[in-house]
Amino acid sequence: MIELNDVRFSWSGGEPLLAIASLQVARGERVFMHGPSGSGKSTLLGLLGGVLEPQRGSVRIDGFELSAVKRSLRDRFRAEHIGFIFQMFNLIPYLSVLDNVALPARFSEQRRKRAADISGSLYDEARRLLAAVGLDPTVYADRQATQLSQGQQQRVAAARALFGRPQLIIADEPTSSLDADTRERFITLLSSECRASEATLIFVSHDASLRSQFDRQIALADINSAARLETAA
Ligand SMILES: Nc1ncnc2c1ncn2[C@@H]1O[C@H](COP(=O)(O)OP(=O)(O)OP(=O)(O)O)[C@@H](O)[C@H]1O
Repeated sequence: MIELNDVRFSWSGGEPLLAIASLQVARGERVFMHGPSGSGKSTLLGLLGGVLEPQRGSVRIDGFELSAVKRSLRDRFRAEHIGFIFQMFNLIPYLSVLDNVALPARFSEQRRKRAADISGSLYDEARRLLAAVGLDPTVYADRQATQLSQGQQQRVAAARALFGRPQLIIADEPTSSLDADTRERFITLLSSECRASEATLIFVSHDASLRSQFDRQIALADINSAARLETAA
């Protein structure tokens, strides 16, 4: 599902941040990725999601060469195939909670169809996902996203990422604002949704207690030789 070859990335004018000779993640695999703050985890997720472009190398998602196409095509590909839970949630403040969850339907025909197939209608699927992340739709569906607490907004962002069952879910610290109980339910939901659609999950977190719930752990330092080059220099 994910194949990186000889990828190099640095922020403009800076030292190389990422140098990844090879990374492969299978379809349906659930990966826990960790590393110290500032080591480049979010940057790597940006490359996987086509938000960022490497200066060198190849980023291939489900056979599609993301790194070889222009930004508009990468954006289109992301909308169709990737559910992204950003660290800062990125909810649309003037839309209701329900419209935020169903937002992928506006940009992706495939996700719109799949969501309707699962629950009968787009809003029924958005309500199902809200309930699944522990937000009662009869209470929260019509509220504005910004009227929710940080933890509640994080769960809305997760429901949106799962909407229409994309093939790849990328989650950047998705449990940082959740209490222990909600965190457990959240991981269970992510796993069951991924299994239902054979989706691949890349989950970045500092919370080591979650590691055992994933198929594989990756320490960024083990795949990133830029960090070793910098230490050696
Ligand atoms: N938009 C940007 N422009 C320039 N430099 C950036 C930008 N975003 C991140 N960086 C730099 O890239 C490095 C890695 O940042 P990144 O956010 O990828 O790390 P991280 O491992 O996800 O950290 P954390 O665990 O704290 O979220 C940092 O030195 C950061 O300052």
